[in-house]
Amino acid sequence: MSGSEMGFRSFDPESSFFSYPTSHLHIEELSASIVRSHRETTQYRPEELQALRWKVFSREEIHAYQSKSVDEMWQHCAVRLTDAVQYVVEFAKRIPGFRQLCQNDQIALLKSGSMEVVLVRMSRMFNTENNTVFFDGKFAGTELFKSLACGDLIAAVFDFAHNLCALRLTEQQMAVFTALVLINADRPCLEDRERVQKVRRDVELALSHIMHRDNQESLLHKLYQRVPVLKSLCALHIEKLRWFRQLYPLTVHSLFPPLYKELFGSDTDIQSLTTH
Ligand SMILES: N#Cc1cc2c(cc1C(F)(C(F)(F)F)C(F)(F)F)CC[C@H]1N(C(=O)[C@H]3CC[C@H](C(=O)O)CC3)CC[C@@]21S(=O)(=O)c1ccc(F)cc1
Repeated sequence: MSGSEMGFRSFDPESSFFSYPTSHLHIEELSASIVRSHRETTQYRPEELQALRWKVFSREEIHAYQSKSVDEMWQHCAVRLTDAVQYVVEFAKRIPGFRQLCQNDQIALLKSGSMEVVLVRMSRMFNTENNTVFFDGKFAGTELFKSLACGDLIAAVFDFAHNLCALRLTEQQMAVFTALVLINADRPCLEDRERVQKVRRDVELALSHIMHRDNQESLLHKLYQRVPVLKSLCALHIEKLRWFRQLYPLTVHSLFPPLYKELFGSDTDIQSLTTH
Protein backbone atom coordinates (compact mmCIF):
# COMPACT_ATOMS: atom_id res chain seq x y z
CA MET A 1 0.00 0.00 0.00
CA SER A 2 1.45 3.38 -0.98
CA GLY A 3 2.23 6.14 1.49
CA SER A 4 -0.86 8.18 0.77
CA GLU A 5 -3.09 5.12 1.19
CA MET A 6 -1.45 4.51 4.55
CA GLY A 7 -2.63 8.03 5.40
CA PHE A 8 0.57 9.27 7.07
CA ARG A 9 -0.36 12.07 9.41
CA SER A 10 1.36 15.43 9.21
CA PHE A 11 0.90 17.54 12.33
CA ASP A 12 -0.22 21.04 11.35
CA PRO A 13 0.20 23.29 14.43
CA GLU A 14 -2.25 25.79 12.91
CA SER A 15 -5.28 23.56 12.53
CA SER A 16 -7.37 22.46 15.47
CA PHE A 17 -6.83 18.82 14.52
CA PHE A 18 -4.48 16.79 12.33
CA SER A 19 -4.77 17.55 8.62
CA TYR A 20 -3.84 14.24 7.04
CA PRO A 21 -4.61 12.31 3.87
CA THR A 22 -7.40 10.01 5.02
CA SER A 23 -6.38 6.37 5.37
CA HIS A 24 -8.05 3.62 3.36
CA LEU A 25 -9.16 1.92 6.57
CA HIS A 26 -10.76 5.13 7.88
CA ILE A 27 -12.79 5.47 4.67
CA GLU A 28 -13.88 1.81 4.82
CA GLU A 29 -15.01 2.29 8.43
CA LEU A 30 -16.77 5.55 7.59
CA SER A 31 -18.67 3.92 4.68
CA ALA A 32 -19.74 0.97 6.83
CA SER A 33 -20.93 3.29 9.60
CA ILE A 34 -22.96 5.49 7.20
CA VAL A 35 -24.57 2.41 5.60
CA ARG A 36 -25.49 1.01 9.03
CA SER A 37 -26.99 4.39 10.05
CA HIS A 38 -29.00 4.48 6.81
CA ARG A 39 -30.38 0.97 7.37
CA GLU A 40 -31.37 1.86 10.94
CA THR A 41 -33.09 5.12 9.99
CA THR A 42 -35.22 4.36 6.91
CA GLN A 43 -38.89 3.57 7.51
CA TYR A 44 -39.06 0.88 4.81
CA ARG A 45 -36.56 -1.78 3.71
CA PRO A 46 -36.05 -2.37 -0.07
CA GLU A 47 -37.29 -5.97 0.24
CA GLU A 48 -40.52 -4.75 1.92
CA LEU A 49 -41.13 -2.26 -0.90
CA GLN A 50 -40.37 -4.94 -3.51
CA ALA A 51 -43.02 -7.23 -1.98
CA LEU A 52 -45.63 -4.43 -2.07
CA ARG A 53 -44.61 -3.34 -5.60
CA TRP A 54 -47.97 -4.01 -7.26
CA LYS A 55 -50.19 -2.94 -4.40
CA VAL A 56 -51.79 0.14 -5.98
CA PHE A 57 -54.74 2.26 -4.82
CA SER A 58 -58.18 1.45 -6.26
CA ARG A 59 -60.13 4.12 -8.14
CA GLU A 60 -62.36 4.57 -5.08
CA GLU A 61 -59.37 5.04 -2.79
CA ILE A 62 -57.82 7.56 -5.21
CA HIS A 63 -61.15 9.37 -5.35
CA ALA A 64 -61.25 9.53 -1.55
CA TYR A 65 -57.84 11.25 -1.48
CA GLN A 66 -58.89 13.59 -4.29
CA SER A 67 -62.01 14.53 -2.30
CA LYS A 68 -59.97 15.70 0.68
CA SER A 69 -59.85 19.46 1.12
CA VAL A 70 -56.61 21.27 0.20
CA ASP A 71 -55.75 21.98 3.83
CA GLU A 72 -56.55 18.41 4.93
CA MET A 73 -54.27 16.87 2.29
CA TRP A 74 -51.46 19.37 2.98
CA GLN A 75 -51.71 18.59 6.68
CA HIS A 76 -51.64 14.85 5.97
CA CYS A 77 -48.49 15.17 3.86
CA ALA A 78 -46.88 17.62 6.31
CA VAL A 79 -47.20 15.03 9.09
CA ARG A 80 -45.59 12.37 6.86
CA LEU A 81 -42.83 14.78 5.85
CA THR A 82 -42.11 15.60 9.48
CA ASP A 83 -41.90 11.88 10.33
CA ALA A 84 -39.46 11.35 7.46
CA VAL A 85 -37.35 14.34 8.57
CA GLN A 86 -37.11 12.94 12.09
CA TYR A 87 -35.61 9.75 10.66
CA VAL A 88 -33.13 11.92 8.73
CA VAL A 89 -32.16 13.71 11.98
CA GLU A 90 -31.46 10.28 13.52
CA PHE A 91 -29.42 9.32 10.43
CA ALA A 92 -27.33 12.49 10.70
CA LYS A 93 -26.65 11.99 14.42
CA ARG A 94 -25.16 8.56 13.65
CA ILE A 95 -22.76 9.80 10.96
CA PRO A 96 -19.20 9.97 12.37
CA GLY A 97 -17.96 13.49 11.86
CA PHE A 98 -21.46 15.02 11.89
CA ARG A 99 -21.69 14.60 15.67
CA GLN A 100 -18.29 16.31 16.07
CA LEU A 101 -19.62 19.47 14.38
CA CYS A 102 -20.84 22.25 16.68
CA GLN A 103 -24.56 22.25 17.55
CA ASN A 104 -25.22 25.33 15.42
CA ASP A 105 -23.73 23.71 12.30
CA GLN A 106 -25.54 20.41 12.89
CA ILE A 107 -28.84 22.34 13.01
CA ALA A 108 -27.93 24.55 10.01
CA LEU A 109 -27.12 21.46 7.89
CA LEU A 110 -30.36 19.72 8.91
CA LYS A 111 -32.48 22.85 8.37
CA SER A 112 -31.19 23.28 4.80
CA GLY A 113 -30.56 19.63 3.86
CA SER A 114 -33.11 17.32 5.51
CA MET A 115 -35.80 17.90 2.86
CA GLU A 116 -33.25 17.12 0.14
CA VAL A 117 -32.37 13.84 1.88
CA VAL A 118 -36.09 12.96 2.17
CA LEU A 119 -36.54 13.57 -1.56
CA VAL A 120 -33.51 11.35 -2.34
CA ARG A 121 -34.91 8.68 -0.02
CA MET A 122 -38.27 8.94 -1.80
CA SER A 123 -36.59 7.52 -4.93
CA ARG A 124 -36.28 4.19 -3.03
CA MET A 125 -40.09 4.17 -2.78
CA PHE A 126 -40.60 4.69 -6.50
CA ASN A 127 -41.77 2.19 -9.17
CA THR A 128 -40.51 3.41 -12.56
CA GLU A 129 -42.68 0.84 -14.39
CA ASN A 130 -45.97 2.52 -13.49
CA ASN A 131 -44.64 5.88 -12.24
CA THR A 132 -45.99 5.42 -8.71
CA VAL A 133 -44.57 6.12 -5.25
CA PHE A 134 -45.21 4.23 -2.01
CA PHE A 135 -47.57 6.35 0.12
CA ASP A 136 -49.84 5.34 3.04
CA GLY A 137 -49.21 1.62 2.44
CA LYS A 138 -49.76 1.39 -1.34
CA PHE A 139 -48.29 2.79 -4.56
CA ALA A 140 -49.82 6.07 -5.81
CA GLY A 141 -49.58 8.06 -9.05
CA THR A 142 -49.49 11.87 -9.26
CA GLU A 143 -53.30 12.00 -9.65
CA LEU A 144 -53.77 10.91 -6.02
CA PHE A 145 -52.20 14.23 -4.85
CA LYS A 146 -54.52 16.47 -6.90
CA SER A 147 -56.10 18.09 -3.83
CA LEU A 148 -52.70 19.52 -2.82
CA ALA A 149 -53.35 21.99 -5.67
CA CYS A 150 -49.64 22.09 -6.61
CA GLY A 151 -49.55 19.81 -9.64
CA ASP A 152 -46.35 21.38 -11.02
CA LEU A 153 -44.47 20.64 -7.80
CA ILE A 154 -45.81 17.07 -7.57
CA ALA A 155 -44.85 16.46 -11.21
CA ALA A 156 -41.33 17.77 -10.47
CA VAL A 157 -41.06 15.62 -7.32
CA PHE A 158 -42.13 12.52 -9.28
CA ASP A 159 -39.77 13.40 -12.12
CA PHE A 160 -36.84 13.70 -9.72
CA ALA A 161 -37.71 10.42 -8.00
CA HIS A 162 -38.10 8.65 -11.36
CA ASN A 163 -34.73 9.83 -12.69
CA LEU A 164 -32.88 8.95 -9.50
CA CYS A 165 -34.66 5.58 -9.17
CA ALA A 166 -33.64 4.78 -12.75
CA LEU A 167 -29.96 4.96 -11.71
CA ARG A 168 -30.64 1.83 -9.60
CA LEU A 169 -28.41 2.88 -6.70
CA THR A 170 -27.64 0.17 -4.16
CA GLU A 171 -28.55 0.87 -0.52
CA GLN A 172 -24.86 1.47 0.21
CA GLN A 173 -24.52 3.98 -2.63
CA MET A 174 -27.81 5.66 -1.56
CA ALA A 175 -26.66 5.84 2.07
CA VAL A 176 -23.34 7.57 1.30
CA PHE A 177 -24.96 9.85 -1.31
CA THR A 178 -27.52 11.09 1.24
CA ALA A 179 -24.70 11.75 3.74
CA LEU A 180 -23.01 13.84 1.03
CA VAL A 181 -26.25 15.76 0.34
CA LEU A 182 -26.49 16.59 4.04
CA ILE A 183 -22.84 17.50 4.75
CA ASN A 184 -22.47 20.52 2.50
CA ALA A 185 -20.05 23.31 3.42
CA ASP A 186 -21.88 25.81 1.16
CA ARG A 187 -25.03 25.86 3.33
CA PRO A 188 -26.03 29.23 4.91
CA CYS A 189 -25.35 30.16 8.56
CA LEU A 190 -22.42 27.76 9.15
CA GLU A 191 -19.95 28.77 11.90
CA ASP A 192 -17.05 26.43 11.04
CA ARG A 193 -17.25 25.93 7.26
CA GLU A 194 -13.74 24.51 7.12
CA ARG A 195 -14.61 21.74 9.58
CA VAL A 196 -17.76 20.85 7.59
CA GLN A 197 -15.61 20.74 4.45
CA LYS A 198 -13.16 18.32 6.15
CA VAL A 199 -16.01 15.97 7.14
CA ARG A 200 -17.47 16.27 3.63
CA ARG A 201 -14.11 15.42 2.02
CA ASP A 202 -14.10 12.04 3.82
CA VAL A 203 -17.70 11.32 2.72
CA GLU A 204 -16.74 12.24 -0.88
CA LEU A 205 -13.85 9.76 -0.65
CA ALA A 206 -16.26 7.15 0.74
CA LEU A 207 -18.68 7.63 -2.18
CA SER A 208 -15.98 7.42 -4.84
CA HIS A 209 -14.51 4.40 -3.01
CA ILE A 210 -17.90 2.62 -3.10
CA MET A 211 -18.57 3.57 -6.75
CA HIS A 212 -15.06 2.41 -7.72
CA ARG A 213 -15.53 -0.88 -5.86
CA ASP A 214 -18.90 -1.38 -7.63
CA ASN A 215 -17.35 -0.49 -11.00
CA GLN A 216 -19.87 2.35 -11.38
CA GLU A 217 -17.73 5.50 -11.36
CA SER A 218 -19.75 6.63 -14.42
CA LEU A 219 -22.71 7.13 -12.04
CA LEU A 220 -20.84 9.69 -9.94
CA HIS A 221 -21.26 12.64 -12.30
CA LYS A 222 -24.92 11.69 -12.91
CA LEU A 223 -25.46 11.81 -9.14
CA TYR A 224 -23.74 15.17 -8.76
CA GLN A 225 -25.88 16.49 -11.66
CA ARG A 226 -29.06 15.70 -9.67
CA VAL A 227 -28.05 17.92 -6.74
CA PRO A 228 -29.10 21.32 -8.25
CA VAL A 229 -32.53 19.83 -9.06
CA LEU A 230 -32.92 18.97 -5.35
CA LYS A 231 -32.22 22.59 -4.47
CA SER A 232 -34.89 23.85 -6.89
CA LEU A 233 -37.47 21.36 -5.60
CA CYS A 234 -36.93 22.56 -2.04
CA ALA A 235 -37.21 26.20 -3.13
CA LEU A 236 -40.49 25.37 -4.92
CA HIS A 237 -41.72 23.59 -1.76
CA ILE A 238 -41.07 26.73 0.34
CA GLU A 239 -42.82 28.87 -2.28
CA LYS A 240 -45.92 26.60 -2.28
CA LEU A 241 -45.91 26.50 1.52
CA ARG A 242 -45.96 30.35 1.60
CA TRP A 243 -48.91 30.28 -0.84
CA PHE A 244 -50.69 27.62 1.29
CA ARG A 245 -50.05 29.51 4.55
CA GLN A 246 -51.65 32.66 3.10
CA LEU A 247 -54.80 30.68 2.32
CA TYR A 248 -54.87 28.58 5.52
CA PRO A 249 -52.92 30.42 8.25
CA LEU A 250 -54.77 28.66 11.07
CA THR A 251 -54.12 25.16 9.66
CA VAL A 252 -50.37 25.84 9.52
CA HIS A 253 -50.36 27.57 12.90
CA SER A 254 -52.32 25.00 14.88
CA LEU A 255 -52.33 21.74 12.88
CA PHE A 256 -48.87 21.50 11.27
CA PRO A 257 -46.18 19.75 13.36
CA PRO A 258 -43.87 22.24 15.17
CA LEU A 259 -40.77 20.70 13.56
CA TYR A 260 -42.27 21.23 10.09
CA LYS A 261 -42.85 24.94 10.87
CA GLU A 262 -39.35 25.35 12.33
CA LEU A 263 -37.76 23.71 9.30
CA PHE A 264 -39.83 25.13 6.49
CA GLY A 265 -41.58 28.09 8.05
CA SER A 266 -40.09 31.55 8.47
CA ASP A 267 -36.61 31.78 10.01
CA THR A 268 -37.71 30.86 13.47
CA ASP A 269 -35.03 29.42 15.73
CA ILE A 270 -35.12 25.63 15.92
CA GLN A 271 -35.93 24.09 19.32
CA SER A 272 -36.96 20.52 18.52
CA LEU A 273 -33.98 19.86 16.23
CA THR A 274 -31.44 20.11 19.05
CA THR A 275 -29.58 16.91 18.40
CA HIS A 276 -28.62 15.87 21.95
N1 LIG B 1 -45.96 18.27 2.70
C1 LIG B 1 -45.40 17.53 2.02
C2 LIG B 1 -44.66 16.62 1.24
C3 LIG B 1 -44.46 15.31 1.72
C4 LIG B 1 -43.73 14.39 0.98
C5 LIG B 1 -43.10 14.80 -0.20
C6 LIG B 1 -43.32 16.09 -0.71
C7 LIG B 1 -44.11 16.98 0.01
C8 LIG B 1 -44.38 18.38 -0.55
F1 LIG B 1 -44.46 19.26 0.46
C9 LIG B 1 -43.28 18.94 -1.41
F2 LIG B 1 -43.20 18.33 -2.56
F3 LIG B 1 -43.54 20.21 -1.58
F4 LIG B 1 -42.15 18.81 -0.75
C10 LIG B 1 -45.73 18.34 -1.32
F5 LIG B 1 -45.63 17.43 -2.27
F6 LIG B 1 -46.68 17.98 -0.46
F7 LIG B 1 -45.98 19.51 -1.82
C11 LIG B 1 -42.15 13.88 -0.89
C12 LIG B 1 -41.50 12.97 0.13
C13 LIG B 1 -42.61 12.12 0.73
N2 LIG B 1 -42.03 11.25 1.77
C14 LIG B 1 -41.40 10.09 1.45
O1 LIG B 1 -41.40 9.68 0.31
C15 LIG B 1 -40.63 9.36 2.55
C16 LIG B 1 -39.20 9.14 2.09
C17 LIG B 1 -38.40 8.38 3.16
C18 LIG B 1 -39.06 7.04 3.46
C19 LIG B 1 -38.25 6.26 4.50
O2 LIG B 1 -37.78 6.87 5.49
O3 LIG B 1 -38.04 5.03 4.33
C20 LIG B 1 -40.50 7.27 3.96
C21 LIG B 1 -41.32 8.03 2.91
C22 LIG B 1 -42.18 11.81 3.08
C23 LIG B 1 -43.25 12.88 2.94
C24 LIG B 1 -43.64 12.96 1.46
S1 LIG B 1 -45.23 12.18 1.21
O4 LIG B 1 -45.06 10.80 1.38
O5 LIG B 1 -46.20 12.88 2.01
C25 LIG B 1 -45.56 12.56 -0.45
C26 LIG B 1 -46.23 13.76 -0.76
C27 LIG B 1 -46.45 14.08 -2.09
C28 LIG B 1 -46.03 13.18 -3.09
F8 LIG B 1 -46.27 13.48 -4.38
C29 LIG B 1 -45.37 12.00 -2.77
C30 LIG B 1 -45.13 11.70 -1.43
